Amino acid sequence: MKPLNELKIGIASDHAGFERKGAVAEWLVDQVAELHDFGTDSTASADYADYAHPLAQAVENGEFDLGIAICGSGNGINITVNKHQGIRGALCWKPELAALARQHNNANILSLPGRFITDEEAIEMVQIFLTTDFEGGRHQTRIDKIPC
Ligand SMILES: O=C(CO)[C@H](O)[C@H](O)[C@H](O)COP(=O)(O)O
Repeated sequence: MKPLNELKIGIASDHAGFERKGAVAEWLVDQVAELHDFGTDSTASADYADYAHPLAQAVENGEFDLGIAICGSGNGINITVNKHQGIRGALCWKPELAALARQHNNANILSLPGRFITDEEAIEMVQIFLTTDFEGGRHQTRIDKIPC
C-alpha cells in the first residue's frame, strides 16, 4: 500500500450518505494526493447505483487506488460496487472491521452506512482502511477462489 499522502481516492454516495461523505471528504482532502467525488452533490433523493458504478469502474481500471462508498445502510452501494469483477467492497460499521477488510480481504472499496454512524466513526474507519496493509498468504489463496 502506498503512503496515505500518495493515494488517489474516489468517493461516492447517494442522498442518504451525502452529509457523511462531506465530513469524510473535508478531512480526507488534505491527507491524500487526489480525492475525486463521483457524486451525488446534494441531499435530494438519488439512486446509489448512478454513483457507485462510476466509482467502481474507476477503481477497477486503476484510475484510483481505493474507494469510499456511502449510502443509508451501506448495503445498496456495497452490493452495486461488488458487481464489478475487480472490486472487493466491504461494508464496515466499526474500526476493527475496516482493518480486517484490508488485512484479510484486500478490499478496495470501503462501504459505510451513513445513517448509522457518526462523522467521527466514519473518519476513523476511513483512516484505518487507507493505512492498513493486506496480509496476503492464506488470504490471497481465498481471494483467488472468489471469481466465478
Ligand atoms: O441505504 C440505502 C440502500 O441500501 C440507500 O441509502 C437508500 O437511500 C435507502 O434505501 C433509503 O432510501 P430513502 O429513499 O431515503 O428512503
